[in-house]
Amino acid sequence: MVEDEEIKALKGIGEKTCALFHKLDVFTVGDLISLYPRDYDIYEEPCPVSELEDEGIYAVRIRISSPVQVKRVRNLQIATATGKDNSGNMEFTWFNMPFLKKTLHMGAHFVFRGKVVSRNGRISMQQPEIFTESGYREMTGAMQPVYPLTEGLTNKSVSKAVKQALDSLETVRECLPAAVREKYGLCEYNYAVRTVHFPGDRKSLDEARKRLVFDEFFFFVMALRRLKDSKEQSANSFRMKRSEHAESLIRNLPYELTAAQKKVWEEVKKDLEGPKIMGRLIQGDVGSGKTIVSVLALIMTAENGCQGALMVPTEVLAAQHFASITEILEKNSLPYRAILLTGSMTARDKREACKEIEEGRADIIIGTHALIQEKVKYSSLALVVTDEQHRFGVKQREALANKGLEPNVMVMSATPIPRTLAIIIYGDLDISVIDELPAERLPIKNCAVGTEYRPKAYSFIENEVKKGRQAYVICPMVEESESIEAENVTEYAEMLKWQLDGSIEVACLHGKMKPKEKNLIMERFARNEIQVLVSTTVVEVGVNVPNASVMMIENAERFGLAQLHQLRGRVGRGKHQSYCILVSPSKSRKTRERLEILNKSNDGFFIASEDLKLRGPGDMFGIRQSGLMEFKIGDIYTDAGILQDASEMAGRILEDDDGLEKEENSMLKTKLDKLLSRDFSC
Ligand SMILES: Nc1ncnc2c1ncn2[C@@H]1O[C@H](COP(=O)(O)OP(=O)(O)OP(=O)(O)O)[C@@H](O)[C@H]1O
Repeated sequence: MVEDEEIKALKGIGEKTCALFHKLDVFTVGDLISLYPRDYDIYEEPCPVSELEDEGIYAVRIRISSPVQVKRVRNLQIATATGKDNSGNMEFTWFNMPFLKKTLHMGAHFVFRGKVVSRNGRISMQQPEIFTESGYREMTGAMQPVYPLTEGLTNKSVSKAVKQALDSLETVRECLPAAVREKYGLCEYNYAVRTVHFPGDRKSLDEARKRLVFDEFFFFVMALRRLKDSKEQSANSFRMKRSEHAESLIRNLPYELTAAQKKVWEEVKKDLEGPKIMGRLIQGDVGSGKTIVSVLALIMTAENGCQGALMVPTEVLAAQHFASITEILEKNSLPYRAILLTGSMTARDKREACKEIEEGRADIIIGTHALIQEKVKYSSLALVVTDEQHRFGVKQREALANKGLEPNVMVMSATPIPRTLAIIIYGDLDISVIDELPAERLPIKNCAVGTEYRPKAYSFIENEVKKGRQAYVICPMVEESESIEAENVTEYAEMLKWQLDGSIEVACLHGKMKPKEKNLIMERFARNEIQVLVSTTVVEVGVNVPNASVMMIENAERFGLAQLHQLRGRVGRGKHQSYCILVSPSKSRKTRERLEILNKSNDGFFIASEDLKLRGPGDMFGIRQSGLMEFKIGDIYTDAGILQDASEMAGRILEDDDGLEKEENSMLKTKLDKLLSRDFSC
């Protein structure tokens, strides 16, 4: 079997399972083996009861100290037992396993393994796995892979499929030259892939992971260099003139641009007027005011008789930008036409929009991926503004190039990374940084609290609404099930309606809703017809309702710090004092420490670096950063050292053999070409 074969070729993978794997972007056997575990379940040595921490997964060696009791509650049979070791007592519960009464005898020794709950001095475990002492001894040290899943696909079935794929796969030829492997202490590729799925111990896992992270970064950097090289020759065929309308808009804004915004705008203008095509990243913390810079560029483009497109990741954002840009154009009597183009529009509306684009009647086009679909023909596309998630869509750039288009590109990012890393990660782009927030902003006030604080939080929200403000409540994500997530949000909203004053309009927003419904809710929230929005992380990126002043996040411990920072960035976007309430039932020290970082600071940079200190280099078991800068296995923060090495190596190889023509680089070339022919994205 070879890597390109479809997963259908594996035994036991029929149409249905195949479709589930497709949801995880797994189409070929090669994709399957690069579906790396997101964690490992480690069967560690049993821990004394007195040292157990809330919410941790532990094994305990226990002597049963009371006979198993079985109670019936509705259609559930609940078996409970108590046990102890030299350091303390604890309780155990199992559901629908009444037969345990016959096996867990008083005085007998067992090892139980599961998640610990510690409440008011009582320690318990629900549904722990049960082992005999010798049985557990055999398991100790084993690391079971935990895979990213989707509804309907179990960890066991993924693990089985991966095992089968690894067993039947032909050995892949090593693509890194031996000298490179030696210099950076990298193990062999086939060994690394096998080990990362089924590691013998932590040491070999670290070794395997290092190799795969290196590969991922290395090819990423190589691909970037290619992009950069191909662009460097490109002349700017749309050299623009100064824009009177952009300048008059700046004068008429209800606020003054910050010094940082002015500086970045100067840089963008210079690019658009210059001889080379623009490729520029605009980096700035949440709420720093990146959007207005892109709007100025779009207006400059329009004034120069060309079209500009703003491509965003969600329909909600597209609708929001469309509304605000239309308002700016109208208020300032600017003679340009903005239109919206998204996947969920009716065929008729889409057709009409495409016609306007083709005939050059639309100057500013705002939308989602639909913007670069084949059917859309631009009359003079000179600028594309996009976000970092889409920037490496080589296919997307190709799609544009195939239409004979080579526009200026502006990429917006709120990911805080140090300059040395940014230069590597955004290797194909010039970088501008908006490094200050508008002066009128008051720092957000934060608190990290337990669930018992909820009633106080609700009355706080009520008070804010009375003052005319609005609030977001974010419900926890349910990784594998959008439907459960939707249910949670709906139930929470119902409960809140009950808790809050009847005059307050509460609504919910989740991923299962149709784009039209979502847009409607967001529009009503923006107009303050809805005061409290209960939502999943749909609102995470870019949503802008400056009147909102409270962000309450349930189960905050389940989110990455960068993601929490993004979510919190939805408030504090205007002149009102804003608040962020992080709610978590967890008493674990680690969780508290993490949330405390957010509590202390509103600075994305500081948060990312503190998070790193807490996790430590190479700590892949921590919660990863948000989905913004996500690689399959590498983490730009914790693996920064490997990223530097991979970048240095890529530079050296290309310096010596820029076309990768040499024999020792032939495997590299093949792999790189293959990656580039697919939609290579991070
Ligand atoms: N110089 C400024 N002074 C006051 N308010 C500003 C200034 N620049 C932008 N704003 C306002 O700040 C809010 C946030 O700006 P914007 O939406 O551009 O943030 P952003 O950088 O795109 O953030 P995010 O990454 O969170 O999307 C908007 O309501 C915008 O009108």
